[in-house]
Amino acid sequence: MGISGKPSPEQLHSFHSQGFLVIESFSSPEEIDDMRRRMDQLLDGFDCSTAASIFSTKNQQKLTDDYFYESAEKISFFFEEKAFGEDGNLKQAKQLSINKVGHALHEIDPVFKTFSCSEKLSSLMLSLGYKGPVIIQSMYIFKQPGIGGEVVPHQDNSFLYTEPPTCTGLWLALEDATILNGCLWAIPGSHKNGLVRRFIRGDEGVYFDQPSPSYDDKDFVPVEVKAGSLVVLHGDLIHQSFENQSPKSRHAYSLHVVDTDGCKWAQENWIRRKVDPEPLYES
Ligand SMILES: O=C(O)CCC(=O)C(=O)O
Ligand SMILES: [Fe+2]
Repeated sequence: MGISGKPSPEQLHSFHSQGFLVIESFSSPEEIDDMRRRMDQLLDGFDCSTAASIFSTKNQQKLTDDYFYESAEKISFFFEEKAFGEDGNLKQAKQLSINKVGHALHEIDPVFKTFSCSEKLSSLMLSLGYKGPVIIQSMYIFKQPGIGGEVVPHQDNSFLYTEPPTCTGLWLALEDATILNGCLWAIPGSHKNGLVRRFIRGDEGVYFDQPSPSYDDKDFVPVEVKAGSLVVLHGDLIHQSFENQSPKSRHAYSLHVVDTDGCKWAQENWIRRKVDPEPLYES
């Protein structure tokens, strides 16, 4: 893997057969440090009390729904479910309570934008056959020590649907991800079986149009990677991660890309942009 971001024919072949690909050393230690330090600053500037009140159980669903919808074009903070005590207060510092920050870091924040719009990332999307790729969302995921919540088995195309489906996940490890601290797990080849359900934004909130199929734990393989590795995930790949019960965090920066050429963004998706995102390139 050179600086160009262009995968080898063997890597592309593996991606198409497995539904995911690990590109080692995609990011330099300096690039990772820049993003981690920037997130520290964003957290310092985050006023926890306002957001915490939105998520306290006494509040109405509508507030949390709106906070979520509006995050599509903002830098918003979401808490770990287990961050709060019985009294509704945070059990630990805000730095150890946030589940993720999203969903427009790539657009608004200069440091995250530099990585997200880098040549190597565009070059990767070009190799995957994208004609007018847009980053439709970004997430800084913390997987906090002890309380980092599980992410149940899913396909990214369920959440970011285009007709036909075109989503690819780009998951950059900002720390080593291991079985102990809650790495990704995937079912190799599962992207070949199609999309099983969609996540719909309705008048009363969001919902899935079908129940989840049940999956067999033994079909999943762990995707343990070093910091700096990029995991490329096919939009139909079944993947998940378990709760982080270890004392080590597992930070990651995750981007989701869809095409704008030859496909249509679905109106029922949770993201309804006021301003259309700019494609990384058009070809
Ligand atoms: O980081 C995780 O645990 C899950 C992330 C994920 O599902 C994604 O980025 O598509
Ligand atoms: Fe995902």
